[in-house]
Amino acid sequence: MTIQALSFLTLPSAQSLAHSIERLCAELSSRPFTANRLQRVSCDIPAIDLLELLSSVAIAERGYFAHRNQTAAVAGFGQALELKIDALHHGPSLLSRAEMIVAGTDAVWIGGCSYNGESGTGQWQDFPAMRFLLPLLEIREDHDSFQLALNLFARDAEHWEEQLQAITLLSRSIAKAKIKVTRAATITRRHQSVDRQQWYQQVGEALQKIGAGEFHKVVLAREVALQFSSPPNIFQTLKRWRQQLPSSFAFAIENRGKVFWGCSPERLFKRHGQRLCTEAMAGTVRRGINHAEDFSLEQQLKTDDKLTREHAVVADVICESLLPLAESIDHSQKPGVYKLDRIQHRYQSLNAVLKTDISTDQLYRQLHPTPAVCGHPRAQAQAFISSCELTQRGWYSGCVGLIGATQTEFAVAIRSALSDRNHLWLYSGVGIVDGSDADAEWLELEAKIESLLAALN
Ligand SMILES: C=C(O[C@@H]1C=C(C(=O)O)C=C[C@H]1O)C(=O)O
Repeated sequence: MTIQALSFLTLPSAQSLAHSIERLCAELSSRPFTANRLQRVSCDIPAIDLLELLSSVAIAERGYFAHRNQTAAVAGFGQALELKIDALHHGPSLLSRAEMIVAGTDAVWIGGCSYNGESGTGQWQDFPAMRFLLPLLEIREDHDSFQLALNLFARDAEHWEEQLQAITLLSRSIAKAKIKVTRAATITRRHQSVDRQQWYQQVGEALQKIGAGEFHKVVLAREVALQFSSPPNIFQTLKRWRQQLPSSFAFAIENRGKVFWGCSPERLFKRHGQRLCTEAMAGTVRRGINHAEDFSLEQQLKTDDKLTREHAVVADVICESLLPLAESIDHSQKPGVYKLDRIQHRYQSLNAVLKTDISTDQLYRQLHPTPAVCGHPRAQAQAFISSCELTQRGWYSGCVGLIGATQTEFAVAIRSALSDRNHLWLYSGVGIVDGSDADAEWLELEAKIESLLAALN
């Protein structure tokens, strides 16, 4: 699909939002300037469609993260402050720094991290190992209430004025925001990083190494590159995709004109003080064409030896990784089934109480990448992935999320795509364990990508 704007409809509440921004901006301007400290003002606003707003206001870097519960989401515009590192080993405490900057406020950072802890090249150029933005303008949806907040974080008086000016420009653009009504068009080119023959070879090699005891599980991914005759409207597509996948996180992170976005069902972790919620999601079957078939596939997910082993590796390794960090771990919840539009996963929620001195950076490094996106043992699986995958993962299978003073939540950045004007790169991966069948895994790769293709159409 390409986006050709046919007509424009007024975005309800945009005018009123612009007035609220002006009012808060005047309040900030009247405050004395303070260097390198967050200044934040907020107020309640009428309901607004966040994804339509993001789609119609393209003058600043945009960010979006919606929780899995469908009741809470955050949209960010512009940047009050950016924190980033080019390689994970260069900046081990970025997450703690981010938490400190927003301490005592309810501001949140929106951003994410790459899969391998390194910066990207090629289409992933400008996507560093880790990057979080404190937006200049933040709109938060929580159940039926909406809140607008402005954040300023300036090095000096001149920078303070620049930030106020940027907010004024945003407010003018929002006042004129219109819903784009678009028409679908065709994909002009499709190229996949791995064809079926190469896939057989990759899976064959992985199974050989599993047989030789080099590793127990490895996750292999594939990229599909699409070209359109004009740039797809990412935020409207994400809105449709989110409707298809109501129990998934939805996210979009803009970075120098490119947008990394997706609808991931999987949580890396949610941390609230010492309380930690994480999960093992692995083992996949398709959805049935009717209730009876769906139920029978669900039973397969619950009992099949290969699928339960594939899941158990993930659950066991997550619990082991948490051992040195946790006062207690609760894995008593029995594995269940997580249903999506085309597939269903084996799923188990895992909760822990962290020791008091554990930083979010420590937690992140201990958990990511889990065997759900990498394999086990981690080092051997990672080495195999980098020697055999014919694509750069970039932020796919990294993480995306929100960092707040008291709560941080990251989704595993799967079911995702990178867009750059009329180019789109889609990613999907599958876990390979003893007993995996290359054809079945190929179909699973396709099913994961088809979900996004359906939203594009
Ligand atoms: C790696 C991906 O998904 C992971 C792999 C799964 C599997 O192989 O069964 C299931 C859920 C995810 O943890 C992906 O969708 O790209």
